[in-house]
Amino acid sequence: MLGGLVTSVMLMKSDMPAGQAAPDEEGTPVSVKIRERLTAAKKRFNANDNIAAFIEPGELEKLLDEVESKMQGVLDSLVIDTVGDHNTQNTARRVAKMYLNEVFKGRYVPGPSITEFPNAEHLNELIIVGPITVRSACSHHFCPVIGQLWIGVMPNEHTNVIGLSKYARLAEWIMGRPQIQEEAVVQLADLIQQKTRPDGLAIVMEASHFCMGWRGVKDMDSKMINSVMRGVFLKDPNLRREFLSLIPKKSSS
Ligand SMILES: Nc1nc2c(ncn2[C@@H]2O[C@H](COP(=O)(O)OP(=O)(O)OP(=O)(O)O)[C@@H](O)[C@H]2O)c(=O)[nH]1
Repeated sequence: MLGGLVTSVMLMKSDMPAGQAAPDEEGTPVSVKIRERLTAAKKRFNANDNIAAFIEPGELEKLLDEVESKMQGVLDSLVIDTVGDHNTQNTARRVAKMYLNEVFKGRYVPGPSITEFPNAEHLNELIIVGPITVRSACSHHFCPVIGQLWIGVMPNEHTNVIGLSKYARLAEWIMGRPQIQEEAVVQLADLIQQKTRPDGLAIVMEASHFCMGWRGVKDMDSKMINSVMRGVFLKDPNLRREFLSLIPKKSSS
């Protein structure tokens, strides 16, 4: 199966039929090589997994060429004249760049570097960060998911203190993948927990799903709100209430 693919793509890029993967010098599409590494390491590569560790230097550029070429095939199959129509001449390249370098970047690049400071003053008061703007896309239709989230951290003396901006950077990295909201908040909670090791962690996310507004059921107003409560936020209803009461009223903003 693979052999057939390899021999059929030994062409110059300009000679390639639309929609065919851009091969490397040995004729193997770079996505195939990356997938083989992931499979050999028994690593999952779901839409919302980060695969940066399996991409070698220079391969992201090759992946861009490959996605462009496949995207051109999609445009051809949609019967869009990308030669005569001046608006779509570079659309395949633009979409490839948008996926790999922008909206799904959180799959392909390593996580942001986070400076951790010791909790020298033994702070143990509630910290709330938010609203952090969420930009993602649903795994089902690749339609935008736009919203906000709030993070509550109850530190203890062993908790590492991280810079305020880093919560937004971590959120951007997690949300920059095709996601479903329920899994996105759990991934973010796991990451913040691992970075800060707090006594408690709370996340509330509210988002509009364009797959419900732009298409499908065409409901423009409904939003999804979900939360993750861990540690003391789970055990202490007063703390949970305090956190929820300090979050500005959602949806009205
Ligand atoms: N649970 C959950 N569902 C989501 C999320 N984002 C989108 N969805 C839903 O995923 C579902 C995909 O359903 P399918 O029935 O496979 O797709 P479809 O036939 O296009 O469905 P419709 O959207 O109802 O037209 C839809 O109901 C979406 O509203 C999310 O973050 N969480």
